[in-house]
Amino acid sequence: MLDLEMENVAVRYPDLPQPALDLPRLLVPAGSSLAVTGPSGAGKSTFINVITGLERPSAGAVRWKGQDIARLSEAARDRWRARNVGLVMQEFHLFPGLDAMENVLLPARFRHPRLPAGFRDRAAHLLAQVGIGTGRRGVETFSRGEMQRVAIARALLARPGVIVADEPTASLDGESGAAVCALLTALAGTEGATLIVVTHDTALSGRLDRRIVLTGGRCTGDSAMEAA
Ligand SMILES: Nc1ncnc2c1ncn2[C@@H]1O[C@H](COP(=O)(O)OP(=O)(O)OP(=O)(O)O)[C@@H](O)[C@H]1O
Repeated sequence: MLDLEMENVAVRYPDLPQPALDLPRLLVPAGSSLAVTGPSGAGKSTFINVITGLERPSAGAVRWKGQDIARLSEAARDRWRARNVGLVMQEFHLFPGLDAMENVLLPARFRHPRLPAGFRDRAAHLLAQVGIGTGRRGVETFSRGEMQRVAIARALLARPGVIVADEPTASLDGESGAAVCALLTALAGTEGATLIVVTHDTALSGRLDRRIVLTGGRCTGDSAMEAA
């Protein structure tokens, strides 16, 4: 389980008069869930890039369980991300021609020349939890909702302490989107992972513990403050 503490985080770009992200303080307790919303250009992708170590902020600290990933080199951030973050994106990035099981195992195969014992069982367990069979059918024949469920199982394989999802229901119809919402929150709960989701989907954000709104890089709304 990982808690997040952001302190005086700013991301500035040379051509941008104001910071793309400007967060004096944000605490996300381990095992809790946070929805991030806001209009286009508000800084949501920048926020995801910074908390997953894809991008280093211009200033400030991004501490996960006390470790400031903003101080790590790019290679160290990549290693940290591979160990700790399960990423679920709007596009599923599945490998056509491979079945669901092989897609779930693929990132682990890149990391481990020989697949560690237990990975196959864990993949089968996760696929069962997301309601996908372990047949040989290539994922390119799956519906979009099924593809996203495979992507969720893949994100969870390495038991990440945090699941970060970027618009995970954006390209799904209402019913598939609702199923994916339910799965993400249920699995984060059973796995004890912190869940951070960028979403415009009010059905999804409504299921999470807390909602913040970004506008012009700043936090302009926070359900935790409204409740206090
Ligand atoms: N590499 C960059 N160089 C200059 N400006 C950038 C760069 N990346 C992002 N920005 C700017 O930073 C601001 C925040 O961008 P960001 O992509 O985080 O917004 P967003 O909320 O994810 O938007 P959307 O919902 O449209 O994806 C925008 O004004 C964007 O143009």
